[in-house]
Amino acid sequence: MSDEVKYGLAGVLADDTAISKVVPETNSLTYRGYAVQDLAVNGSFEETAYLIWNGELPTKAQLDEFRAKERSERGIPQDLHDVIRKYNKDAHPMDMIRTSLSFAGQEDKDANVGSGMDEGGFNQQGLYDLAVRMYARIPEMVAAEFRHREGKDPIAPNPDLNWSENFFHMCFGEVPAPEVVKCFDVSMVLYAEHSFNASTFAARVIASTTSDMYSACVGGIGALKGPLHGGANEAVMHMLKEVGSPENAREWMLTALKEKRKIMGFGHRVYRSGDSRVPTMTEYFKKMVEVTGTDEAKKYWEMSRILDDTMVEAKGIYPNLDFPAGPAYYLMGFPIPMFTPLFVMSRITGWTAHVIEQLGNNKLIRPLSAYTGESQREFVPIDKR
Ligand SMILES: CC(=O)SCCNC(=O)CCNC(=O)[C@H](O)C(C)(C)COP(=O)(O)OP(=O)(O)OC[C@H]1O[C@@H](n2cnc3c(N)ncnc32)[C@H](O)[C@@H]1OP(=O)(O)O
Ligand SMILES: O=C([O-])CC(=O)C(=O)O
Repeated sequence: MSDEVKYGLAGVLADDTAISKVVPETNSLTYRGYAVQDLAVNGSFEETAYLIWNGELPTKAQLDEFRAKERSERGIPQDLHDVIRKYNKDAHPMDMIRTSLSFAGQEDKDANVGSGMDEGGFNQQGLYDLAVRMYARIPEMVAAEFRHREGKDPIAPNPDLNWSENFFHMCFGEVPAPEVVKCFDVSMVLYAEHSFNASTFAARVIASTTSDMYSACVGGIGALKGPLHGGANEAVMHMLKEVGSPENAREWMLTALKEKRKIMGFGHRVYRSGDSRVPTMTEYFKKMVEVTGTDEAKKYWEMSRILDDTMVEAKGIYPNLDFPAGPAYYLMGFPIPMFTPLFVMSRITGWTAHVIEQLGNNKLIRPLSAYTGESQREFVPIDKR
């Protein structure tokens, strides 16, 4: 260990950004200056996506134009459907979406726009167009992969439906009650962007070599898969299932802490006294419990309250966004391994905005390391070893 190293880059300011601001002291998060809670409750994911890329909220006319642009980009190529049909049904959905986005990149004639492989150099409009294409098509990839795992044919997008409604339609062939769509839409707003988190940083590192936007986002998916990052929303649901009942919850938590287990959905590198997004997502998880109205839903709600209270009381560690989002997705009817791909569908907005920001003022990201290996020594020929 070296005193000079900031392990995990904790506390290191790696670059500046104008996209979002996380203030741990006040548990606040703003996208382009707007409080995320406000955007989630009073706005929509479509408006939020526009804001993240364009820096301003859209007027009615701008939003109409943006929605039309997104809808015109829907429709993944038949080649990609053919590839999805070949996926191993037991593969993790994150491996599927990583592969689909990568495949889409090699098919897309515009994939290198704005990268170092493009003679035109930095091209903000071209990169924005690519970002909107990914935002429009990733939900269709996720839905087609879901239906493939279920042994069902894909459902074509419906241009009469908004982004969130269309996703439900492509997964289940119907759009649920408006309260359910709103809860999903809120989760998409809350997951969209979070400064230099691990997956965004991974995407920026890739972009900093002036590689293409698809490569950066495929790298982002790889980083998001891990349970210390996006994969935690799945792990939370597995935990709730393991806990089993509200009666077990307190004891389960205390035992897990005694055994020094990592409790999924708790803790955060930046927030130390609560994640800005949790109160809003918890409110909408509760709404999902009410809409569902089943004993099972109530059980997950009660368990989650007890686990939250017990963790805060015992360790002073607070839940992060994955804690309420996981069970909310479960109550919407999504299978657990699909939760992190839902996160991808939202975070593609943040990743691509960061790729554009990085390429617009690029400096290769290449830190130093403190060497701890052997000092230099003589090569020994193989017959003398
Ligand atoms: C959308 C998102 O990506 S949010 C993050 C989602 N990830 C999770 O929910 C996974 C569970 N949480 C964690 O693993 C961590 O809290 C992380 C990775 C998110 C943050 O990690 P770090 O900033 O490195 O915190 P660090 O691991 O140093 O934690 C500080 C202390 O709190 C403890 N701690 C932190 N989180 C947890 C947890 N979830 N369960 C138990 N103990 C925890 C650590 O063991 C450590 O204790 P110690 O000082 O006695 O060793
Ligand atoms: O910021 C982080 O480290 C993780 C996180 O909450 C996110 O990416 O949304």
